[in-house]
Amino acid sequence: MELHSITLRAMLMRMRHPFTTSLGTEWDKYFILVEARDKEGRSGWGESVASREPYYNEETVSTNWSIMKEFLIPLIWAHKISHPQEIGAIFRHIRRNNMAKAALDGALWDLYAKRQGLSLSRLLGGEKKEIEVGISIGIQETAEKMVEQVEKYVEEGYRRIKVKIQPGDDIPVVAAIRRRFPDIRLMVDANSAYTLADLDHLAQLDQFNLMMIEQPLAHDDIIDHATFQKRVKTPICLDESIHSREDARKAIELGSCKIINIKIGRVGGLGESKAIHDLCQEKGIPVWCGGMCESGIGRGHNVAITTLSGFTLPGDTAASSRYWVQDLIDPEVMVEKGLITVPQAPGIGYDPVARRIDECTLYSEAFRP
Ligand SMILES: O=C(O)CCC(=O)c1ccccc1C(=O)O
Ligand SMILES: [Mg+2]
Repeated sequence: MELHSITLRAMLMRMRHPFTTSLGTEWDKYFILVEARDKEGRSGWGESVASREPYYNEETVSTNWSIMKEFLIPLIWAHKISHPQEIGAIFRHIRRNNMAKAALDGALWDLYAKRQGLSLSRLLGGEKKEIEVGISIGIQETAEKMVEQVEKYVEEGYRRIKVKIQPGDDIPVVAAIRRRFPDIRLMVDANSAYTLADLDHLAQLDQFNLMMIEQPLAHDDIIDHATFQKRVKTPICLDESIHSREDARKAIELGSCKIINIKIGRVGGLGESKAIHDLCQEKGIPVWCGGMCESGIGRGHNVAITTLSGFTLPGDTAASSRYWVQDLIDPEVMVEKGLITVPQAPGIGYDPVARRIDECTLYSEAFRP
């Protein structure tokens, strides 16, 4: 692939509703969009899921910008890339900074798929023509308000409901949802808000027949999660703790989780996502695709990876309209009866809308080989 340029854009998009987790509240989305252009004028697109603040993990919009500019983009210029599967190895000696790596990796996979005339899903080896999706609901002021939110999304057809919890907003909220909806597929995500001292308290979640408890303990832990998994029947799902196939292997070996949430950004790109998927399939560990409230570009990548056969549980890739008054893509990501029809057009299959991208661009910088 001979590249003409890589352009980084810092983007600001107003969210339709603020999103609250144990990490804080997001009112708008500040992120980096990557455009990789080839000599024939085709463009591939990627999105960094790093946030303004280093709360979910250590990366931010500004650290991503500088790592891409100073290290990762020069590495791309220094190598002849014939297939995007090679990018993992090219970036490997740069420690972590996985969201920065994944944003560039994603743009190059999209570009390569377009050059081959293949959908990204097919290029990755995905088989599903439609994918089942769930929704992630932020912490609400009261349990009643949470039940109203759940009601709305159950009516819209989402295939499973995930609710964010934190100390003080947990057992009674889940109990209220279960009273109203005894049978829906329900799960919780704590974003690391608890410690070993809370295990008795958290074990009460076992009575609600939850699909899983996502990342209850420290963001960098796999030991205490194993202790907790021995105490509860409910499967534990790891999100923050898993950055690579190696992390997944160790967590599975220790019994730290029975399910893994794969986020392309958190693990450094599509190659590593596929490697974790393959390992989990071999070990009988179900996986699903997590979300970071992405714009349509990142959302398109999430749809594509979810078509792999090991993604057996509904992910967090909800409709564009759940987040945005207007997304950056055409068509937008649509969910009907909890299903997304996988686009068959080359690449991610959702076209970026130039006017909309320009409206949301704060600043940009272009790089040439
Ligand atoms: O709707 C989405 O994209 C998922 C939202 C979500 O749960 C989330 C959003 C931001 C940071 C972390 C998480 C998470 O999965 O832990
Ligand atoms: Mg999570």
